[in-house]
Amino acid sequence: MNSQIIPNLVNDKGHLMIANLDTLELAKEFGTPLVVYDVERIRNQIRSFKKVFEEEKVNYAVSYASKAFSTIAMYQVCNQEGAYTDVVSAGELYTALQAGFPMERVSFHGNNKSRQELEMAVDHHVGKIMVDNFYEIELLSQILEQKDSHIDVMLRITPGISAHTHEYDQTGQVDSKFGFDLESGQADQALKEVLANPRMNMLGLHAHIGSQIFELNGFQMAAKKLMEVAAHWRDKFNYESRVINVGGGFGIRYVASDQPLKAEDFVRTIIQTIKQESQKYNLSLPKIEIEPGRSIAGPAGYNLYTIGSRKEVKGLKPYITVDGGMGDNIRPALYQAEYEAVLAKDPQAQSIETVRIAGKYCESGDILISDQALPKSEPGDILVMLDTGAYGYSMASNYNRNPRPAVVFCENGQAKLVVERESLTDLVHLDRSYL
Ligand SMILES: Cc1ncc(COP(=O)(O)O)c(C=O)c1O
Ligand SMILES: N[C@@H](CCCC[NH3+])C(=O)O
Repeated sequence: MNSQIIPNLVNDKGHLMIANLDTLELAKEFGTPLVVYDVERIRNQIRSFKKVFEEEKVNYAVSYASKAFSTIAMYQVCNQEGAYTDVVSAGELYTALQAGFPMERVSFHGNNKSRQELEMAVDHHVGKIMVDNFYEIELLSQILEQKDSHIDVMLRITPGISAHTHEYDQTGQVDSKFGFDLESGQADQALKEVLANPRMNMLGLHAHIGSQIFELNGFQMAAKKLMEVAAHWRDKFNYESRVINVGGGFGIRYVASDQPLKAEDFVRTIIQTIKQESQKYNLSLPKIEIEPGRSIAGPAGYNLYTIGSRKEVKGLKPYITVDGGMGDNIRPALYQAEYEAVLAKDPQAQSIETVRIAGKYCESGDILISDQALPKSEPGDILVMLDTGAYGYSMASNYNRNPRPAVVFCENGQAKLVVERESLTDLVHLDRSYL
């Protein structure tokens, strides 16, 4: 039995429930593969983050990193909860706009924002641009000039911290494609350029060290580094940062061996570190911002699949194949990410075997779970993969021309379709005949 499946998540028929809804019924109503969110879990995580800031009595923003899962419904829930959001493309910005998300609470990130993207951000008066490189300063400066406009900016620095996580999920090390380097003086030069530009209003500093991080230490180091740079800028340039943004990256539990701190505990330590450092450097306490993505969306999401074929391999774990795979969740193939799954009809049933859960894509690497204890299963059973809410649907593709799944939001006993399943006609929608 999966350690997360506690008895009150099972109904009187013994079926797994999500937000008090029977997962077998959800699969029947909406089909599989299906992405299901327990909306209350999204709300509760945002509220837990906000509570820490309020207890610590600091000015703050919880800015949902929407790359983890960017849909109209998700921005609407974040907006209802008073969160901010960060976007990294015109597509995410457009989705937030369609959701009616207040633009003043949007930050625009990215290490190669295009002219069109920056123009769109300026036209819609996004809250701030997280400036990443010198090319962007130049581009933004031209756009502001042309549009006779002004905008708030923050500078993203590379703090020189290598977080303990998958190599692809590290972003704060010196050799990173993101942000201004400190040692070589890039960050100082960027500050000079921004301060010299009357159309850019410099708010402060940002750093993000990576994703799915479990150690507190990396976040403490990042917070200290940001405050050290803030003190240096005050001393050298007479500039005081009003906002310090420490990014996201709080690790979540995917499998039993993952033992992360609660995401809000990471945040409390970050706040306390910034408080200490502001005293140490005699800086006034800045507004503190965080950008959690995975910790808000991940544990709230589930992928439902239908089991199909089975293949035995002598002396090895059998393959049990489901009707989805790397097209709706590339994380196992890309990062060797681990997940747990249960059978919807009886998540508490005794396991009888250890299997490999394979996807249906034409890639040997399309294995969703390489080591899953499972009760007896048969074709047609619904398999529920847990904690799939972050970077699953958002990284989905049409590989092998498989349509992307539908997404359903569940809350208060209601299941609402928030993203339709792609149809076969959707798949050829942009194709044009050659002959
Ligand atoms: C700048 C920035 N902020 C926030 C995040 C969100 O990270 P996570 O989903 O791990 O919380 C990311 C992704 O790693 C990011 O690049
Ligand atoms: N897509 C990554 C996280 C990337 C975070 C963005 N910098 C993952 O699934 O782990």
